[in-house]
Amino acid sequence: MTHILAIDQGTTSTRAILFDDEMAVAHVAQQEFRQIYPQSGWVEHDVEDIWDSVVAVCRDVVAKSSDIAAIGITNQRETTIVWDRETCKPIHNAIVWQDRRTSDFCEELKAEGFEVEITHRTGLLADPYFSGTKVRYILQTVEGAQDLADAGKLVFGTVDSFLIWRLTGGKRHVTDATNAARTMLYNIREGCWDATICKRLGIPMSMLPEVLDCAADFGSTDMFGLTLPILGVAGDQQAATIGQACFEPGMLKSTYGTGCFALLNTGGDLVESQNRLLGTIAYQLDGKTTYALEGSIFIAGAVVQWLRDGLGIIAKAQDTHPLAEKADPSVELYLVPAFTGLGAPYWDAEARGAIYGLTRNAGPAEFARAALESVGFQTRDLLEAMHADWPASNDGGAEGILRVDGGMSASDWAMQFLADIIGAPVDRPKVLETTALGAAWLAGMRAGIYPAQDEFAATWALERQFTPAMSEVDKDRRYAGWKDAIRRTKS
Ligand SMILES: Nc1ncnc2c1ncn2[C@@H]1O[C@H](COP(=O)(O)OP(=O)(O)O)[C@@H](O)[C@H]1O
Ligand SMILES: O=P(O)(O)OC[C@H](O)CO
Repeated sequence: MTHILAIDQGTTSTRAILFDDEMAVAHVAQQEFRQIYPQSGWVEHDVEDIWDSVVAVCRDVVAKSSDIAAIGITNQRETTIVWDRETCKPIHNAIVWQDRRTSDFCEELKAEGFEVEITHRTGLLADPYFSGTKVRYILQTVEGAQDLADAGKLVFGTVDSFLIWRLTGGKRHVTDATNAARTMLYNIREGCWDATICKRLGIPMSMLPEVLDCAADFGSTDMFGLTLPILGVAGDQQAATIGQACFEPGMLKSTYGTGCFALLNTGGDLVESQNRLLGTIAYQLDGKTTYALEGSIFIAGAVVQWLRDGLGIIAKAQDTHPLAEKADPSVELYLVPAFTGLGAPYWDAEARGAIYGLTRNAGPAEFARAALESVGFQTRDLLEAMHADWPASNDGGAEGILRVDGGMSASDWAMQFLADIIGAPVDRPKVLETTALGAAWLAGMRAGIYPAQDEFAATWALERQFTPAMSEVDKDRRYAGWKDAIRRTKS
């Protein structure tokens, strides 16, 4: 049987998944790796840890099949690696997407009015989240780096790009359009690296990879005893959008992992958000770019981890649901999980978490319920901004249905509250490995063993639909309570 190997290089773990010729999961290997927190607000990965985890999980699943047609790669986005062109050695740890160390420089960019340029060209904001200011930081901080970069001796890549460089033995320095779109250096209107932004940030354009479609020839690797072509690449949230078959304008998916990332397909139109959402590339196939509006929330499933590891009121994530069910309906707690600031649509890096409405009756059950509710409220914030930015999303192709995936979408309680508070159906698919499936489909389609886009979309299957059951009055009152909590939390 022919397989496709999907590599999903995420923020906390790396997974390799073999999909069979029916696009079903055949084998999975997963390895967590170290998170490095050098200071408050800083997050790094040792690049060799990432690499070792990729090699280990790939070896594990490749041993299960002698017939693998292609590799698809999907990855944590924005995380920044700079390495030496000759030795392929990174000159600094990877600076992770969550890292806020460049926020002062971002404030400078805003103060000089450069954010307008950034948004117009890249769809993004002047925020430390994206790769551009992280590259600049590495060049300015590592001794001699700027000179080496100016002399063409250093290269930059997001994680996909670095993995491909290593997998192909340094033969290819490439990325795909979705990963390029998250660097803050890529002009998503024109489809090229942006000379004006690179100049302002002091980043020589010789450092940047060639940008390809999501399904393309990214080179091949002999590392696992077979010659395997790499034929698909997409950033993880875009891969999930593909895996969820959100191919029509108006279709919307939201992935609930550590954070939550909602992407709304806006077709061939790049919508410049008036509500602090991001304009980005959903996918690029056959040279045609499809855009998306994205809302990024930094804390979703991580609030459940906090209940477990910080408060110790649950033993495992699944315990949240039964605990939340026991909560006293008369106690209305609002938990704003701004542990690392607030993401879209507030973008308040200085805000910190808060809880409102405590009474003597508030205990573990009420905290668990408030934690799950916070994810629904934050999603509604994103959807309100999306509707305001792109009114077509009110009556889009999917009639306002939200497709969900990611670890936290396993919580029936959280998904029902989500449907209630957004007042729209929430669809959970049978296949929850949508991120890896998206990468596998890109590679398998390019290899000619998986179906074309329409046929692939028709294979999407519903596991359960959650329909809104909360009264309008309750919904409005609860959401007003949340907005009030946000107002009080903002810095
Ligand atoms: N049944 C559940 N109820 C609530 N949260 C859950 C449940 N299962 C997993 N989670 C949360 O989902 C997250 C893991 O999802 P995953 O998609 O693996 O994330 P990531 O790719 O960001 O590591 C964790 O933060 C965990 O707390
Ligand atoms: O690795 P994840 O699933 O936490 O996703 C991270 C996102 O790509 C960050 O933008």
